[in-house]
Amino acid sequence: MDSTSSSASLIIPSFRCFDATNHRRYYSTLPSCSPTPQGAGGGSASIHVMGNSTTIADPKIITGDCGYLLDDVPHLSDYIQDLPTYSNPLQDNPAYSVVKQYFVDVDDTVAEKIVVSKESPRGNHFRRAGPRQKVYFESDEVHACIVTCGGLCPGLNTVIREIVCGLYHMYGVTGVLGIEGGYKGFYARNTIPLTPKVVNDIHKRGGTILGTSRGGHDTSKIVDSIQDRGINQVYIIGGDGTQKGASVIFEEIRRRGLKVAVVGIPKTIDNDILVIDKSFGFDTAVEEAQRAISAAHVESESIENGIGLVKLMGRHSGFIAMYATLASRDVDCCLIPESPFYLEGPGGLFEYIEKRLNENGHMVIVVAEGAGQELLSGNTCTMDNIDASGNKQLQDVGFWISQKIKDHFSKKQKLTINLKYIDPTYMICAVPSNASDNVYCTLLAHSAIHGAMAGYTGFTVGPVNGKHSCIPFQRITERQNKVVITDRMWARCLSSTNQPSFFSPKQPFEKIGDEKHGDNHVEDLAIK
Ligand SMILES: Nc1ncnc2c1ncn2[C@@H]1O[C@H](COP(=O)(O)OP(=O)(O)OP(=O)(O)O)[C@@H](O)[C@H]1O
Ligand SMILES: O=P(O)(O)OC[C@H]1O[C@](O)(CO)[C@@H](O)[C@@H]1O
Ligand SMILES: [Mg+2]
Repeated sequence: MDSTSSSASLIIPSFRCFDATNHRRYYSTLPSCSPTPQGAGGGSASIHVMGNSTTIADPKIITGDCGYLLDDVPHLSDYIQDLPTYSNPLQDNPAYSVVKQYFVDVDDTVAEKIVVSKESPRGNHFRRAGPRQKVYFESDEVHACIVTCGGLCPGLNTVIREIVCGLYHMYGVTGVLGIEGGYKGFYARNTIPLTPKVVNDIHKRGGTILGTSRGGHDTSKIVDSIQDRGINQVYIIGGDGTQKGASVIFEEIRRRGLKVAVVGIPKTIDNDILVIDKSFGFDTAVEEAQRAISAAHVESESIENGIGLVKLMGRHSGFIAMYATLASRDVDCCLIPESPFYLEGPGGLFEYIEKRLNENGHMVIVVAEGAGQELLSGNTCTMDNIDASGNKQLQDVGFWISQKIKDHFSKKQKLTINLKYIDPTYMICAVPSNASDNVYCTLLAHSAIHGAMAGYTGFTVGPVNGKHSCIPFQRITERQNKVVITDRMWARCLSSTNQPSFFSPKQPFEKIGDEKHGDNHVEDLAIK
């Protein structure tokens, strides 16, 4: 055992303050308000027992010079006293012995915004992911589990594989359990022992070998199961809903004072998770979408007045549709949830279709599943259903728009159109990840493992400006990431398709940006 004390992970001695403007607690290097004894950052680690209901931990914000802020992640030593530390076994690992400076300095942080000017404050930072010299778990003490929740996404199996293999090869950990069937699997299903042998080939398959589900998040039952099984590292792979679920599991574990690290690995084919550069499987999804778009293009150009219509994923965020459109260059119109459109009249979709068919003889339309839902909900057949997780179930915009286009042009006898509708949604979710996503999944898994071994908890891993970081759950779950339609990427997309902006005279341009992005509007206008 190493003699390092539990407070060694603290980078700056800090004092707890309350910022009434931002309604956030933060830790200051300057004793500008009376220091209050506390665990998270002050080093006076004690178990926080917050009554019977789980309360949300205050964000750990550490301030520094020139407007520097660290949006720090919780640590087991924040609420458990006198935790022993150990030397990282990686230092004796021959594979890593060639690396000059393998361990990440505890002071290393990653800037959230890297485009700055002379006068800019240093701004917000996240703790850099990576192996630490000191770890808070001995190899044979670790009893980890992995769970996958929400919809499918390419790369799930790769992340599972790399957590199992990474724990084994880097830290000598052999106790890893797979939880079957998502969150409810913690209390309603069996577990699967996971070894490097069991997971060896799984990255070549789509889906998740553990199975997944929506709904069934019963925090007490899940934490009871974690406690009963003696699990002390929980790796949770899933989207925005899953990360919210992970956050409440962490809060309950903290409330019970358990030495259990809870780590999220962000999974979302829609790329709707905040802060991180992009989610795993996204590149694979965009690549797979090209096949559907190419098919739509071939179909449409092979017939007079052919229209190829492709529906892609994206409930609330149109990233796949936008990137697939930009990558393809065969698309004449891209419709996403963030950018309202209308069908009839001057500047509407029907007018544009007629123009394109007259000019080109064919066209391709890509529509994200969440696009135009406000138009569909004006329909008499509105369904206000939700799935088991509480996500609103959307109507099929692809089918609806196909019908509308067909009806419109059948009334206009001078133009006979031929429309082919392709919906590759589940094919894209179910394919195995491509090479670059596989490497990305490996890094995510390693970042998660290093963070948990170092005693960090309550965080999600992911690249921020290319550097893997540990991001507190609160930042990830604040809201969903969306395409900013006042941003340059959407402008690039519009300029590649030449489609109209569909801004109606009643809805001025600035208004749309404001409505969609609220407080972040000004910030999001920054060049990306
Ligand atoms: N606010 C929440 N609190 C606790 N658990 C939640 C919350 N939101 C969702 N969950 C749980 O997280 C799991 C996955 O949620 P959901 O079905 O929304 O998928 P997701 O993780 O957002 O993935 P995706 O939408 O990308 O498929 C479900 O088991 C659900 O019960
Ligand atoms: O498999 P389900 O429950 O139909 O969910 C599919 C949905 O999940 C997502 O893949 C992620 O939110 C959406 O793009 C898609 O609509
Ligand atoms: Mg989701």
